[in-house]
Amino acid sequence: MTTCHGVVNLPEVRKVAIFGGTHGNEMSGVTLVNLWINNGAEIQRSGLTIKPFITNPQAVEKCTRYIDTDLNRAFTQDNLSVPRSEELPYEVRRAQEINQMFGPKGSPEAYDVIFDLHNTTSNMGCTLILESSKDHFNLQMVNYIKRAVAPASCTVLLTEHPLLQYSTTRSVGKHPIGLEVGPQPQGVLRSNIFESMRAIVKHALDFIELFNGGMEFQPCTVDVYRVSEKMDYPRDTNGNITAMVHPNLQDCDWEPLNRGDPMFQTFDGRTIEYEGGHTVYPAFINEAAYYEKHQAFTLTRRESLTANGIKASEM
Ligand SMILES: CC(=O)N[C@@H](CC(=O)O)C(=O)O
Ligand SMILES: [Zn+2]
Repeated sequence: MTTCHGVVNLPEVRKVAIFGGTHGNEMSGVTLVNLWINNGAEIQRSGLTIKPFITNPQAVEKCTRYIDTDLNRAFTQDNLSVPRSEELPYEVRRAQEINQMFGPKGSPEAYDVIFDLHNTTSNMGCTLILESSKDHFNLQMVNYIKRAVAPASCTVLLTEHPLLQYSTTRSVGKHPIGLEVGPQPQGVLRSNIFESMRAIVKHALDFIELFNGGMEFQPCTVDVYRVSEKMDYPRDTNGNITAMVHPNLQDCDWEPLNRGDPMFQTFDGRTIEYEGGHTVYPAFINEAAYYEKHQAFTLTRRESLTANGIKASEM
């Protein structure tokens, strides 16, 4: 329902989850969530149930990304509906459990908001990951967070794409939101990365509390970077990598890449240039977890999205 000045009434948020350890070697989320499981005072907000939860405990135990398969790709309808069996990969069984606890995905009983905490080895700083350009609640939330952290920056990555979108752990919730902070090596805790992540979760929960308290959020625009393409490393016929990310591109996540700019450097010192026609903004540059996914970086395009004004409905 839109009122005369473009403000949409949305249901109050009641159930919020904070996921850590979807990848067991991304230590900021694992550590924060374990901290909050032991003492939740910091994440309590009036009138809200907030559940901190370790999504892949076996991978956390082994400090590895996953046991059998990537949990953050496992929430497909096929996986969620296949009959339960001990033969299934661990993460598929775990996805079914998580779907029961926090979903079911797409149902009215699902959690309202799910934050999923990740780290990247790339120099991406703080990145909020959205899955839909039409989720006005999430757009308002990221707008609030961006303003709250300014002048520090917080970039928004939009993964909505007909072919490249994947079935995330957080997607069992109605408003899924990923938080990706880097650079941080796998298995390592860095205090600056840990504290940035903690601050963003705090702002996000503040937003939800204000929303539930009846605050009206005015229509706004949000600059986002929409995934457009995956770029693999150059490889030989055996599938072995023949070049590295070029030094001019390394650590330059979110900076414009234009036709003719260096992309890769071969082992014999030759430069491979970007040949695309549009200005793109690379992210996840040289992410450690993506070598096995045949991905050197993600290309994105800049876009400005418009969010409706929102207000919690009095029901
Ligand atoms: C480095 C890393 O794990 N990134 C996440 C991004 C996301 O949560 O959408 C992933 O590939 O699942
Ligand atoms: Zn991750």
